[in-house]
Amino acid sequence: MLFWMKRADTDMSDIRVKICGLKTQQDITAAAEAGAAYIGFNFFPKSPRSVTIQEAAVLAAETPMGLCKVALTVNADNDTLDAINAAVPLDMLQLHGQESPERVAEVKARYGLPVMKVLGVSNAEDIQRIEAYETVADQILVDAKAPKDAVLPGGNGVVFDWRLLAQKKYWRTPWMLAGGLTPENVAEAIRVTGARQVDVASGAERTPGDKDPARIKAFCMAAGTPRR
Ligand SMILES: O=C(O)c1ccccc1N[C@@H]1O[C@H](COP(=O)(O)O)[C@@H](O)[C@H]1O
Repeated sequence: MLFWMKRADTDMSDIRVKICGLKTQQDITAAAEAGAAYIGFNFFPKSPRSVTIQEAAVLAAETPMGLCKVALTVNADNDTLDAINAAVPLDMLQLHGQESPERVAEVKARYGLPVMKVLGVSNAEDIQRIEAYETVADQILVDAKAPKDAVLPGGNGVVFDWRLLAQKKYWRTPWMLAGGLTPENVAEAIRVTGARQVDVASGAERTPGDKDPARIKAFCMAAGTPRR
């Protein structure tokens, strides 16, 4: 069995960044120039970052080679996923709802794409819940749990106690850290958690849904992304 161990001496020279909720060609150019490894298209209609399938198809077609194009969905049914996959050339599916391990396996088999399962964390039991997904998902995205009254299950700019991740010594699958990350706190988040991959949505914006190229660049620099 292969385990991903935490590294105490986190080397920030090869951190991989995901910029999530991109809506324009300018956003994609900014992410590519800043050295992001992943970009996320958000298909959750209630989000200020959401794009239609047609918009995402155009954006994906114009995305530079080498950037991993991720589709973010929330408890999407097969019809919705079929429509997205038929129109948008994707590299990965991000499941940001209450999808069970069985549903993760089903989605992975149906589309033949790597699946990143998101798990919300606010306490120690949430960390233990991750294990059930490690053998079915290709990646785990650890996000802050949404506040009770939140409209969105993610993208709320909420930070969780990064020290909770200290109890998880071994990972069976690659993982990424999210939840309220910003250019100002991402270096500390990496130091505390040992994350090798980080994801940002609201922290790289001027206002909800309006990405700021300067903040995208500052985030990637602070995370230690290799320059392109
Ligand atoms: O960004 C959204 O609007 C969103 C909506 C529904 C589900 C997930 C969403 N975003 C994801 O949540 C993380 C954390 O966001 P933030 O950085 O705290 O704003 C983000 O990276 C997206 O993957």
